[in-house]
Amino acid sequence: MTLSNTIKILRTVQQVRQWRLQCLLNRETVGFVPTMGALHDGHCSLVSQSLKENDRTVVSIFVNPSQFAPHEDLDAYPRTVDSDLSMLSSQFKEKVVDAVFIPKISEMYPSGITLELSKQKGAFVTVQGCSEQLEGVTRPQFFRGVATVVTKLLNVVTPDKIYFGQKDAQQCVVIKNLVKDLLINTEVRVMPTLREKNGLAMSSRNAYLSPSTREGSAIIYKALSSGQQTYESLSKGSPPRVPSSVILNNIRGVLNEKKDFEIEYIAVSHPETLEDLEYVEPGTGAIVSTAVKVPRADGSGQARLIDNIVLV
Ligand SMILES: Nc1ncnc2c1ncn2[C@@H]1O[C@H](COP(=O)(O)OP(=O)(O)OP(=O)(O)O)[C@@H](O)[C@H]1O
Ligand SMILES: CC(C)(CO)[C@@H](O)C(=O)[O-]
Ligand code: BAL
Repeated sequence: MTLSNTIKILRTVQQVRQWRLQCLLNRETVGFVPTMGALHDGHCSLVSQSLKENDRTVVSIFVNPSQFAPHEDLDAYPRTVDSDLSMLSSQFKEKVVDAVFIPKISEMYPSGITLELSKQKGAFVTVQGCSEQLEGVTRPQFFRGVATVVTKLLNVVTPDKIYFGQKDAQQCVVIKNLVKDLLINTEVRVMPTLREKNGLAMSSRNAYLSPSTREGSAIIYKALSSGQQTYESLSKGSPPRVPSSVILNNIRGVLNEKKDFEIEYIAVSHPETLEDLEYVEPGTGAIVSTAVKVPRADGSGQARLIDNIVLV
């Protein structure tokens, strides 16, 4: 099926394989942007980059159940396929997206799926060390679910390049390690985080927020930026290494201004292994990431926002 006579809508693994084979026969390179839909300008920046760097671009829209714990927002996660498709068919000027893969759960998990981690059947991929860290602590199924679905998608699409956003920095590290360790023949491209005017990282989950919480959530990037400034000034000293505790306290101090926000974690991690760092020094640098829970507009609890900055 095609949309506006341009974008091919692919629903099955077999359809993607046929499309991919045709690209190969035409000697066309393929860029791939995996998403969970509810597209915004952040996603579009990945698509633009893929359009620039490849002959063909395919986007997937799949809300992957295995990366959500039973108590998380799988059911509430925004699903806006129609507007996603019109965005993909109208947004780009010089070149258009060639195909969108929108599989059903049964297509991606042919042996079925159980959300409870301990009961999961079928093949699941884990990435060494990651499950004990950061997002893996508070969302123990997250790294495993992402690693599994991205491996499946890579097996289906076999892209020359695959695109991710720096906003999900830990996910990017997991996927880079996965591609390296499983000897997958693709290039992982990580694109900068697109932000609202106030600095808030664009995210599909921002749809859960009231206008005033959206405004207030700008404090997350403000806090991370303050940590970055602290690092930049202290790392000019001798020795140039900066205790992570100083950076963390600085960020925590700014975030604490918002009494109705709950800090889930702030971490200073090694940029390649995600291990906790006691000190940060120029050269190795660090990823400083945070997850903050903020009130949802509908009063049904909290939305979880993540963001990060990279220290060099
Ligand atoms: N603000 C952004 N800038 C750049 N890339 C982004 C941004 N937001 C998301 N992405 C990237 O888009 C891809 C698909 O992400 P996803 O569909 O989960 O959207 P999301 O906005 O991150 O949603 P969520 O609310 O789940 O965090 C991921 O690689 C993600 O890092
Ligand atoms: C990479 C991904 C599409 C896997 O479901 C998801 O985690 C996301 O959108 O960041
Ligand atoms: N973009 C991250 C997907 C998730 O939070 O599950």
